[in-house]
Amino acid sequence: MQPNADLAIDARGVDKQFGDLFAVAELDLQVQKGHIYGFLGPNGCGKSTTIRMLTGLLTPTRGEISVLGMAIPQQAEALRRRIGYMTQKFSLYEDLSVRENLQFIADIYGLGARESKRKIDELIDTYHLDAQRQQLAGTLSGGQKQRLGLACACINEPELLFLDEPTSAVDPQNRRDFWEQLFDLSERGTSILVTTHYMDEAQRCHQLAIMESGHIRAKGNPQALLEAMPLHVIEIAGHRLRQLKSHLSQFGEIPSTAQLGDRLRVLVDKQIADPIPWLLEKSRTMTGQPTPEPLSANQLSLVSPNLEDLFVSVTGKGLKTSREAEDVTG
Ligand SMILES: Nc1ncnc2c1ncn2[C@@H]1O[C@H](COP(=O)(O)OP(=O)(O)OP(=O)(O)O)[C@@H](O)[C@H]1O
Repeated sequence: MQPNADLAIDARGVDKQFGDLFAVAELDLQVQKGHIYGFLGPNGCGKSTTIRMLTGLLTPTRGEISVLGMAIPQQAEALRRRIGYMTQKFSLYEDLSVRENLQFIADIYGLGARESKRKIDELIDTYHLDAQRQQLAGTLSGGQKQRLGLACACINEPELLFLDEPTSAVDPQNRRDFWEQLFDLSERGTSILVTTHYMDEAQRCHQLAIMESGHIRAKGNPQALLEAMPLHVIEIAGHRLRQLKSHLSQFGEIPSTAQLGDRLRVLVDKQIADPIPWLLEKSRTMTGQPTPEPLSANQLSLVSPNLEDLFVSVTGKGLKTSREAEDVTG
């Protein structure tokens, strides 16, 4: 494959089979340099397997991968010096202090004494770990462990960072601060591939891919993906929402319903041009004890889709009709 200088990652037609299981199938993924690329998908859909192939830790069954212009896995050894990788689990030494963990990684990368001191001091300052400098890593809070994990992943000033669910154990404020740090890195030219289950994090990414059962089902700019979503989103306010949900779930044009407090969020196929009158009509056939009141127009409102709606629609959770993959670049 001819390397493209604008791309940090270029993967084409990549499969990974474990026995009969296609953990990753026909993966095409292009990540622009300097971008934060979000990788979403349900548990077990193949995200970690993809990252392990892109970093050269796993050999694909077929397909071509170029990362920072290098053929992977053939040039994985050279690539490792130019990337950082933070895994889901805290993979640092719990019985070493913050500074010792950083020193250990600096030694692995062969940084000289002066360079490693400069870099460790800078990272401890950037990731607000000064007060914990001598503290054993195993005794850090979730947020502090995560900042240390990122600091360690950045010790070699990587051009490309792989972050596998980096925020799974931290509170909203720490997640927010963490994302600000990712944008600082991105502004300085670092490309980032990050897996997440949080839709607010997905919203922040320059580009997104949503994976399901080893396949990428949608990819592109978050706003463009939302605009191209083939579903209306209607919120219904009222009572007996569980009964209403059960009634509406029988219609093939409604792939998903979910309750949010006193509202029911209903996804309706865009083949239905005018979803509010259509839902009103469907509500008239609702049965039960006591007999439910039909809905009235003032209970229904058409609202903007969010990434959770998109996720539900493309990963097939509750989806009754098959949908083709979307590829919306923007
Ligand atoms: N070494 C392996 N041998 C056999 N099967 C594997 C191996 N590694 C992964 N798998 C399987 O491949 C599939 C994808 O796993 P993977 O860890 O990539 O999912 P994931 O999207 O990262 O999930 P999660 O969000 O839960 O971390 C799963 O069914 C998993 O059991």
